[in-house]
Amino acid sequence: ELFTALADMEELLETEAVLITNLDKYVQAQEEKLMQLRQKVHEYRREHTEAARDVSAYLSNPVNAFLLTKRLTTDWRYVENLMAYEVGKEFLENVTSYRSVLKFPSDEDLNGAAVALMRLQDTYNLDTASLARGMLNGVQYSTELSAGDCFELGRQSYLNGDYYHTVLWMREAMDRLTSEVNRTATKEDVLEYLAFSTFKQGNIQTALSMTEELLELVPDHERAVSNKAYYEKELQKEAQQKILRGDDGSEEVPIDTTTKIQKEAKPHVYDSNERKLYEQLCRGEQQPPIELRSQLICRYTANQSPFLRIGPLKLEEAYLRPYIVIYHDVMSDREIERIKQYARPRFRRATVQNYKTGELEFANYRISKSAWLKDAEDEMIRTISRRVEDMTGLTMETAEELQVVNYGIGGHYEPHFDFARREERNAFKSLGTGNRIATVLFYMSDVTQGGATVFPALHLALWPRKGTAAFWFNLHASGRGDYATRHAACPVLTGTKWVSNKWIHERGQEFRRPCGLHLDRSEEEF
Ligand SMILES: O=C(O)CCC(=O)C(=O)O
Ligand SMILES: [Fe+2]
Repeated sequence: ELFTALADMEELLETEAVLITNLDKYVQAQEEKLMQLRQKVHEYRREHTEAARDVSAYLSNPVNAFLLTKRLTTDWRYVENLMAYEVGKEFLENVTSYRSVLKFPSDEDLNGAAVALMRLQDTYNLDTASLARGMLNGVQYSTELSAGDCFELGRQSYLNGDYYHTVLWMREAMDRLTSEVNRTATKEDVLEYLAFSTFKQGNIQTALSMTEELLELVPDHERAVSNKAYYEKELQKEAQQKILRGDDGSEEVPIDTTTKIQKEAKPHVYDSNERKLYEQLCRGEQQPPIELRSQLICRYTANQSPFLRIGPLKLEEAYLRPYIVIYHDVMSDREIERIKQYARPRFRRATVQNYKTGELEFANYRISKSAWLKDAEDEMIRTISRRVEDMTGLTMETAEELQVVNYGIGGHYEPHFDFARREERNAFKSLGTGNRIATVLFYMSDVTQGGATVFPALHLALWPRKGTAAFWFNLHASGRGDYATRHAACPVLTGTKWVSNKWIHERGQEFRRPCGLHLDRSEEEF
């Protein structure tokens, strides 16, 4: 699960540095050996040429006779030994021992990193060819990908049963192959995946022609031979069904792979309208209507806290109903560094609660690493809690510990509510603290590209800025969940994203945020 946080990925670079040094030493040892052998070739050849010029004259000299004999006995033994000697063995052994001491990514990490890339591709509308060229929004984003790299991305998608991305990346691999001098993949391998995934996408005709192309390259390719027969049979079946249905075939439109693929685009895990809004918000293409934005203000606030009277906080309104605000400069760089330091060694992949079983589990819709920090651990953590109390006017007696989160490549958290809904109520039952009444979300880093917190229902995106914090109530005054607070963390496109959550609970807030006597108008809508 290294791919889930950038903090862990840094260690992989250290691993790589060690491997490179070791490989370099191994190559040097090999070169040394080859150089010695080459030297011997020269020596032998020189003497041999000399002898060949006049064999009898050469051998009539007793010194030469002795030298020839010596060359083929003791000298040759040395050469033989040198040839047989496996140099650099220790470096080879190092490689094995590194496995247990250094951090290595697993196959799951490779898969996770590939999936993350696809997620970025989908969310930010990145086209495959540009991404493969290492371009993003017209600027160089990364190294160019080889056909082999694209092939691997396709293969990983294939392993996940994601034929949509398999086709995209295998096609790209094919395109890249044509211009590669030192080929990093074979046309046969690419065609095999491409044909099968195209078939899985429902396009049998194209799958068949791709398979035929493959058979031209490798006529006795076993799987291709049987697939071809299978596709032909399927096509025949289709044609027969058409006749039975009375289609005369004249309306038959050749199926274009691209349109087919478009239609089968990514599986919809939730409401497609929300998904669309979510992605648009992530790309910065949506914002609340001007009528709302024109009402928003910035102000200093002391929140009736005597302490804040001396140093009021800078508050920026982001939305009115529900009321969502941003506090500026509420966490210093020093505090941020300290919190990161505490969190790093304790990072675990973030989990979500299965509301049926109550179990905590991993989910692809939440990819990050997180750690919990207790007030009791450090004066600084306590200070942060007190600051949250001042910012919100709510008691921290029943709040959760500070949750520190780091998102890696493509790290994200899809739309969710922070509060527990009726069916999830047992989530907090044992605590006796009630539901999560409010959220304070501290941004502990800037994010170069991507990583916004978005509220699809509100058309609102909050862009991370180091040292700021967002605050909103998850519950109406009645205690019912405010469904308009549904929000998400967009995938990180470039850079890294650090946040920390302080979830505040209902108990203890009775006099600080009294229950409403009536339902809000907006509550009735849900
Ligand atoms: O990281 C973000 O922007 C939001 C995180 C979030 O919503 C959560 O952890 O519940
Ligand atoms: Fe959240």
